[in-house]
Amino acid sequence: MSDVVLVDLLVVALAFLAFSTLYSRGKQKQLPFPPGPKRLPVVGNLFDMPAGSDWITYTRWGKLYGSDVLHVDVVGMHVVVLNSVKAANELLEKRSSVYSDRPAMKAFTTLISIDWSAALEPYGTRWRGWRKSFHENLHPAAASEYHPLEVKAARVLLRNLLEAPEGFYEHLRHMTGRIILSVAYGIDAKESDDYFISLAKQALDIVATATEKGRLLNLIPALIHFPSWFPGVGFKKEAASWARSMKAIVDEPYAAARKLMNNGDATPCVASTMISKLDGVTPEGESHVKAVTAEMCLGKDQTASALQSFVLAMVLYPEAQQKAQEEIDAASLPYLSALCQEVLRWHPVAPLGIPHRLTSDDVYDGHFLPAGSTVIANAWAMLHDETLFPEPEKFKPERFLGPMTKCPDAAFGFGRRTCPGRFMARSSLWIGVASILAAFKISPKLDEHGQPILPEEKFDTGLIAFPAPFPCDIHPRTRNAEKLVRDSLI
Ligand code: HEM
Repeated sequence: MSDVVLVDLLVVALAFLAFSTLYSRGKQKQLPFPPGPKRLPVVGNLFDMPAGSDWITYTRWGKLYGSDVLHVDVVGMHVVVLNSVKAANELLEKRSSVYSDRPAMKAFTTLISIDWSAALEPYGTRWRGWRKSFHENLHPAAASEYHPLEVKAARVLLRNLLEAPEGFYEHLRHMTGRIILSVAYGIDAKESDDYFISLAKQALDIVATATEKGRLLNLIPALIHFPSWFPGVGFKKEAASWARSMKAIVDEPYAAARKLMNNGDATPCVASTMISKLDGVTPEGESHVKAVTAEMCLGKDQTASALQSFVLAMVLYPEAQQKAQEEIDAASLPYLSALCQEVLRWHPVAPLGIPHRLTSDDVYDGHFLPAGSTVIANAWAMLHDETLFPEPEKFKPERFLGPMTKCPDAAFGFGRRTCPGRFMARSSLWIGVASILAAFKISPKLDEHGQPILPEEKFDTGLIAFPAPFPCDIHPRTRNAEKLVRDSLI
C-alpha cells in the first residue's frame, strides 16, 4: 500500500474510531479468529498490510503462524486469506452458497461507471443472469468454435513479431485484443493501432488504478459524499474522465457490432448470438448484451499477461523451449500442454484472484469467520506449495506431465465465481504458445561482451500481475519458418 493511501487510511481510521471499536466488540464471538499478525486497538492490522505483492506476504504469514487460513483486521474490516487448495475447496467450493458474494463496491462502481461488471457484482439475480450468458457463450464446446479466430489472431501476431520483434510485449496484448473483439463483437481489428483495442486497454488500466485508489471508498462507502480534497477520495477528480472511458468500452464496440449486423456483414459472435435470442431488442436486453461483451474485453489482458510470462520463461529456461520445439517438430504435444499449465502456475496472472465475501458467520477448523469478511484465495501460495510443487520458483513443465491432479484450476479462482472465460483463455494461450514456438526462437539479448542479459522476474503488484517489460531476442527458427509466417496472411 502506498504511503499516501496509508496516511489517508490513518486519518479516516481515527475519525471512525468510536464506530469501529463498538463494531468489532459487538461482533466478537467465543471462538478465536484464525491466526494472523497481532492487532492494535481500532486500526487492527492496518500498519501490517503489505505495500505490494500482498500474496508473498500472505504466504510468509501462513508459514509464520503455521496456518493455511489467516485473519487480518483492517480498521474493523475482517479479511480472511486462504493459502491452501484444501481450505479454498472446503469453503469457496463446498460452502459456495455463503462464499460467492463480492465485497460491497456500489459507491465505487457507480462513481466510475463500471456498475455493469459481472466480476464486481454482488451475488444475486443480476449476477446470475450475466453468469448464465457467460456460460452459454464460453462453455468448452462454445469456446472451441472460436479456435479459427484465435488461429487468425496468432498469424497476425507472428507477422508482427517478424516485422518488429522488439515490440513483442504489445503484440501479445494486441493478439488477445483481436481475439476478444472478433469473438465478442465480430469486429476484425486492425493489424496494429486498433481503436477498440486501445479502448479496452484504457478501460483495463483504469480498473487497475481505480481499484487501488478506491480502496478506502470501498471500506467506507459514505465517503462518496465527501469532497475530493478529503483524505482518501482525491481520485474523485479523475472519476468523471474514467467514467467516460468505461462508458465508451460498453457502448462503442457494441455499436460497431450492431452496424455490422444491420449491414448484413456480421460474422457469428457473442453479441449476434445473444441478440438473436432476445425477444425483441429492448434497452434492457441491449444493456445485458453490452455488459457481457464489455466484461469479456476486460478479460483479454489476463491471457496477454500469461503470454508475456511465457516469453520470460523461454528466455530464462532455454531447455524447456528446446524440448517444446522438439515436440512440435515431432507433432506430439503433451509437453506443450504441460508448459502452458506451468506458465499459469509459475507466475499466476491474478495471484489473489478477485476477493469473495462471506455472507453469514461460519466456523472452520475451530476458528470463527465473521459474516461480511472479505475472503481472499491466495492462488500464489497454492501454486507455490512445496509439497505439491517441489522447487516451486523454478519453471518445470514436466511436473504437469501425467494426470492433472495438482489443482490445475487454482489460477482461475474457485466456486460459483470461477472464471467463466477459462476454456477460451487456455486455448488462446495454447495457440499463441504453439504458434510462437513453431516459428521463432526466443533468447536473451547479449551485452557488449557477448554475455546473455538475463531479465529479472519482476511483476506488477496489482490485480493482474504483468511481468515488467524486459528485453529479449525473437527471431525465426529457419528460413522456411520465416517464409511460412510471411505467406500465412496473404
Ligand atoms: C489466463 C487468463 C485468465 C485468468 C488467469 C483468469 C482468472 C480469473 C480469476 C482468478 C477470476 C476470479 C475468480 C473468483 O472470484 O474466484 C476471474 C473471473 C472472471 N473472469 Fe477470468 N481469467 C482469465 C481470462 C478470462 C477471459 C478470456 C475472460 C472472458 C472472455 C474472463 C472472464 C471472467 C469473468 C466474467 C469473471 C468474473 C466471474 C464472476 O465474478 O462470476 N477471464 N478470472
